Amino acid sequence: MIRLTIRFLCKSQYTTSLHCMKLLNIHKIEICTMFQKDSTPLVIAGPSGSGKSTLLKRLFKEFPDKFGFSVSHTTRPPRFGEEDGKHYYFTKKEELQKQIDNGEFLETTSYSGNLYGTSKLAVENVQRTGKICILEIEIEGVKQIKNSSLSPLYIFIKPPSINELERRLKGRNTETEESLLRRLTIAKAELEYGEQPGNFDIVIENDNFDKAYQKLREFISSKLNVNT
Ligand SMILES: Nc1ncnc2c1ncn2[C@@H]1O[C@H](COP(=O)(O)OP(=O)(O)OP(=O)(O)O)[C@@H](O)[C@H]1O
Repeated sequence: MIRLTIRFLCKSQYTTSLHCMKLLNIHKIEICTMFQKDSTPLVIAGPSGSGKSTLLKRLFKEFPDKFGFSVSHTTRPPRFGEEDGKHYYFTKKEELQKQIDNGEFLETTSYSGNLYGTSKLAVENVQRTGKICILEIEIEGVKQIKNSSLSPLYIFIKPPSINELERRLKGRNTETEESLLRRLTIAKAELEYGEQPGNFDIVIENDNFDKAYQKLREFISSKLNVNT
């Protein structure tokens, strides 16, 4: 007997393969499934300054082998220290537009005259390593993902209040008066969308950091087949 070992990325791939084998009348192949873990990706969104990066940094630190970020594409030039393929795929505008038109992207967004986006391949690259793919994206991206083939879990991180969000953004020392104002204005619309029932699988208020992190950790381990 031929023993064939196939590693499937997800259960739907396995089901499709079984169906194809039935159609081809192949019966004598023993399939050893290797669902190592649930490969459902995680989408994390929330207003700028709500604490997404800080929470994810802690998650990656605690579980370095379980999660991986999808590498986004951008048309903006690299900043000092940024590596192509690690921080972003730095791509020419025409090339990126062509890939988007070819349907290779799950979500795209335009910011300050540059295009950004998550390709299907970027997510698959993480899944291929056996890790759970995390997409940290804007609300507009969330809406596009909902119309894509990806079936992730949606996590919304919200600040305790707009005033506290402003305090944190100021404390981060990354914003000009103008960018701060823009982020706070966008935050209000994002909160409205995030808090609307059904838009996210969980809404985590990041008031006390440790408590918010525990909620995130518990949600992931309860929904996915990973022991966090
Ligand atoms: N629970 C908390 N209490 C107080 N400060 C916090 C808390 N969580 C995060 N912060 C601080 O708030 C600031 C914003 O957090 P962070 O950079 O993680 O936000 P973000 O959502 O990733 O923002 P962006 O989308 O702009 O990257 C940081 O300086 C961080 O240290």
